[in-house]
Amino acid sequence: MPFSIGIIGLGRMAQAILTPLLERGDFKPDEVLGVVGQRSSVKKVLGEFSQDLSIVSSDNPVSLEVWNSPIQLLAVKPQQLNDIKEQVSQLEIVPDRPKPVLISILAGVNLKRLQSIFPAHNCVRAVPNIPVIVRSGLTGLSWGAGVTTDQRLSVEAIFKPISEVLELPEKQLDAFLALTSSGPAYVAVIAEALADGAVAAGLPRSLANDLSNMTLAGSAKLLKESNLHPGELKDMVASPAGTTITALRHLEMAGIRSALIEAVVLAAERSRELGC
Ligand SMILES: NC(=O)C1=CN([C@@H]2O[C@H](COP(=O)(O)OP(=O)(O)OC[C@H]3O[C@@H](n4cnc5c(N)ncnc54)[C@H](OP(=O)(O)O)[C@@H]3O)[C@@H](O)[C@H]2O)C=CC1
Ligand SMILES: O=C(O)[C@@H]1CCC=N1
Repeated sequence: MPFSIGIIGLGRMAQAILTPLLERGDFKPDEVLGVVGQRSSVKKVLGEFSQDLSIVSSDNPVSLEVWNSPIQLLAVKPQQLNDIKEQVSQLEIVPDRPKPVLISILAGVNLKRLQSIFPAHNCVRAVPNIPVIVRSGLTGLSWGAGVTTDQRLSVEAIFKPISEVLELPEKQLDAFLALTSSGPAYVAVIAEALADGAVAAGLPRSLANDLSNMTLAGSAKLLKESNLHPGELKDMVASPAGTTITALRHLEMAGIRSALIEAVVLAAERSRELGC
């Protein structure tokens, strides 16, 4: 029996997707085959899971089994795609075999390139983000040609329990990734810096960290649930000659808006570059 899902590249992001699915029982441990690049990673990755999974390195002949799974999750770095291409080009194409679905989460790599490397697969691009770990992620999906209705349902069944799923035109995926997939890192930098400020102003470290996280979470919840424009929320907090407007003057002088705008634009450009 083939494994129900084969994961090519069981690194940080694939683990973040798989762990909650195993916890929920969406896949049983014996239905999953994960492949990593190095032999030394096998034990380390196994240690990340409480269940006993089949995990092998790419030089183990068992790794070829991933290509027999009906669902395959491709989660190597874009720079590692050529190694996979080499491996796939040596596989025997079985005539009349239904095409498996290949879900690629690789930044930037477009469907045209995927379909040229995987002619015997139906390909989907998925752009998830790391809050899938706490089932609060976002995933953008673009379907390639030939994906069947059952395959669409299987792909959605992977991402919907752990994230909000949006179907997007493929040309929007790099910008989507630059905001939502890279975004948790921007937020983490802001969270850390705000806590540093509170420590500088006299709060103990652990309290400052907690308060920073809670301020970000509460503000995001308010923006989302109230439909307030961000500018309105800012104005609600900034009273004349008050503390907030004093702080905002400094943020504007330091160029916070253009720094964030350029960060997202550069990440989208880098995504397109990585895909080539
Ligand atoms: N991290 C994130 O927040 C997001 C990442 N992505 C995308 O997800 C992909 C993975 O990123 P991430 O999980 O962070 O990266 P990692 O480096 O953590 O994971 C890459 C995995 O691929 C394995 N690997 C390398 N070469 C091969 C090979 N030839 N065959 C099989 N497996 C191999 C690595 O094994 P080993 O370590 O042994 O080399 C590792 O397990 C990237 O393409 C990225 O663009 C998309 C959205 C968000
Ligand atoms: O930085 C990266 O390459 C990955 C892609 C999206 C988020 N992290």
